[in-house]
Amino acid sequence: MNEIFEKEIKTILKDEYLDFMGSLQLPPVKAFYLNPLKQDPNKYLNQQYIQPHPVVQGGYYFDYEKYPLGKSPFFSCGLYYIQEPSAMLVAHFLDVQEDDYVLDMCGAPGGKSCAIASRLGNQGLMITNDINTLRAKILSENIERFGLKNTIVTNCDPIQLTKVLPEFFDKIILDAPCSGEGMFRKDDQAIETWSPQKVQECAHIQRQLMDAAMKLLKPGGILMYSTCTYNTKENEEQINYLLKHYDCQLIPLRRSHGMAPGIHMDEAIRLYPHRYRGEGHFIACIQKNGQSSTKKYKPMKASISKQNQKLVNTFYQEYLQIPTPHYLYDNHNHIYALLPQFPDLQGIRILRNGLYLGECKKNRFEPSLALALTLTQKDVKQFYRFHENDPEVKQYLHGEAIAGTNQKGYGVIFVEDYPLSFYKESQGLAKNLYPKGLRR
Ligand SMILES: C[S@@+](CC[C@H](N)C(=O)[O-])C[C@H]1O[C@@H](n2cnc3c(N)ncnc32)[C@H](O)[C@@H]1O
Repeated sequence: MNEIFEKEIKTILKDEYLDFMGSLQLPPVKAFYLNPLKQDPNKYLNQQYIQPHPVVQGGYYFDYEKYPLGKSPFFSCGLYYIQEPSAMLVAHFLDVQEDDYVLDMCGAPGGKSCAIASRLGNQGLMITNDINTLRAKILSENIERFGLKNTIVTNCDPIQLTKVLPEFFDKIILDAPCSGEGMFRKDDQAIETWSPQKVQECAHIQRQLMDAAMKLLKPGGILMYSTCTYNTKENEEQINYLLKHYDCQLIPLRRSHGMAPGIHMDEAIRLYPHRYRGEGHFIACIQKNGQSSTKKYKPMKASISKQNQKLVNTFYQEYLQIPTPHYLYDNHNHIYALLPQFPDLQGIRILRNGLYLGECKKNRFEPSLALALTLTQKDVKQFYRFHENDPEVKQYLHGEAIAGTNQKGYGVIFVEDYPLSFYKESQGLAKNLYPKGLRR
């Protein structure tokens, strides 16, 4: 462990220092939260190995040695998101209204975005962004797995967004890139790459992101700032910078279960592994002062060629029991369902524009995994339903075709009540449509 870090954390923790160091020798704890978009998502989970989180609604600790939830088909169905339990508190503390417009500035891999977007209604909007293209793609996959329709995934420097959507958002999450001191127990690399210089570099980026956040936030809007680090330069000093330079105020967060206050900042929360069952985090909630007003903005324009519209309509009529979505967007034959409140994101790199429905090619429409993951058994004309441990589920996830019952065309594989993927059946064989990159 770096000596400078040890000295700094000793100054912060005083007589709790040894307890803290001792807690770093224990194994990390793991947790997940349920997807509120799925019906009764707890029903098929093994209650023996899960334990409700004391404050996060739908959050659970779990024994990952005995119950590897990441490998279960229910994970692929988007029934839950596995997230570090202190990180879980960020979304928990954000008071989300169904019609909020929310931005997650540094969203990848998506733990906070999925938690919040799944609590927004279809009148709400989540724009989740990451500057790193590879990470933004993982973010996009997690948004898809969670079956979200109200979410746009972008890949840009959030400073670009300030030009397009000034004072647009009701709520912003800034889960900033940081020196990662709270990850020391979980990740050896975090220990190896830590240095005082890294702290300075992160603090510099955090400042830029905070300035951008204040431009993007509506008057009256809320900014949740968080890091997974302990030093004050990346935490309280950053909040004090905001309070000094912007017309804003700190909103107190309710502490319980070992959550510690910020340093000379009672309103904020510090999470240490020796006090709270999790790794480590800092969380503060800031409100921008002023009166909120409904802003006029240019919506994203729905547009699709007549020919592709016809192909999509035909697919919906033949295989689904739900109407074709109203606002379709055709990006080089890749078809997305927009929501009317989506804003025009002129010049911003978009990875996912709402719900990706599928691709029009060779004069037919091929449905996507994303669409499958939003459907229920009532929504589809044909389906196969399996139990979690049925061999067909394993075969399917592995990329194999499975024996059918002479259905024709597209249907959906369900694991219990939850959609897993489309298949296409002919001559008694349900052909595998599970994307190659996800097979296991
Ligand atoms: C702590 S992680 C975010 C975790 C995420 N909020 C979650 O809950 O899953 C920080 C993220 O910030 C991204 N990042 C780094 N610099 C950034 C910048 N200038 N703008 C936007 N994102 C940035 C990194 O790629 C990384 O994915």
